Amino acid sequence: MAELINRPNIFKKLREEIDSITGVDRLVKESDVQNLPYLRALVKESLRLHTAAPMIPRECSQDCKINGFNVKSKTRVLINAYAIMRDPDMWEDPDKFMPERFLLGGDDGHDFRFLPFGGGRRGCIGYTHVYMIMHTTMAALVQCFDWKVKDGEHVDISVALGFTGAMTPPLLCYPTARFHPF
Ligand code: HEM
Repeated sequence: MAELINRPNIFKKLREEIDSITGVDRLVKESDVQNLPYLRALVKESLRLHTAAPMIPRECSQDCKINGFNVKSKTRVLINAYAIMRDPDMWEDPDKFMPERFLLGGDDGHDFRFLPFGGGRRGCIGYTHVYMIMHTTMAALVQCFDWKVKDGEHVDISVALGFTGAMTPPLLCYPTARFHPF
């Protein structure tokens, strides 16, 4: 929501996509999501830049070599998913919020550069549920309300210290109803 409040053009584009599918007299629903590619791309871009789990822990099951370093069996390692998802060698304009980058498909996690849910055998088992909730919630918030922040037009999106990737100042924003589906 913070990215959308800061970027009225992207907000408008998403709302236009939703309106084009739902029309003006019904609430967006889960079965619409398959016809909302920009919404799906936007949710992925949010998860890339604002991952809830920036560090993923692992324990080496055997001696191995990582980037030339010898790592002993049973060593605990932290995978910096935050850094991988902002790595300029892997992403064009990595710090830019650009949902379009996901419109071409791919990035289903198998290439290990898009890691909001980790990956491999211990990857998050809840991710399809998360996508379902995020798609429908985000779509409804954009379809039904205009959003404003209290002081000025811009939200500070800097990440706080800690293991959850939360925003430094929590987001405080105000909705104005634009559409009453009930
Ligand atoms: C935005 C929400 C969520 C995020 C960002 C998230 C992220 C993650 C991450 C990064 C991991 C570690 C993956 C790895 O080690 O490679 C994980 C593991 C896990 N997640 Fe989620 N998760 C979310 C929601 C959920 C939900 C809703 C469920 C259950 C319904 C769930 C169930 C699990 C379980 C069981 C594991 C451990 C898997 C294992 O160790 O084999 N998660 N999640």
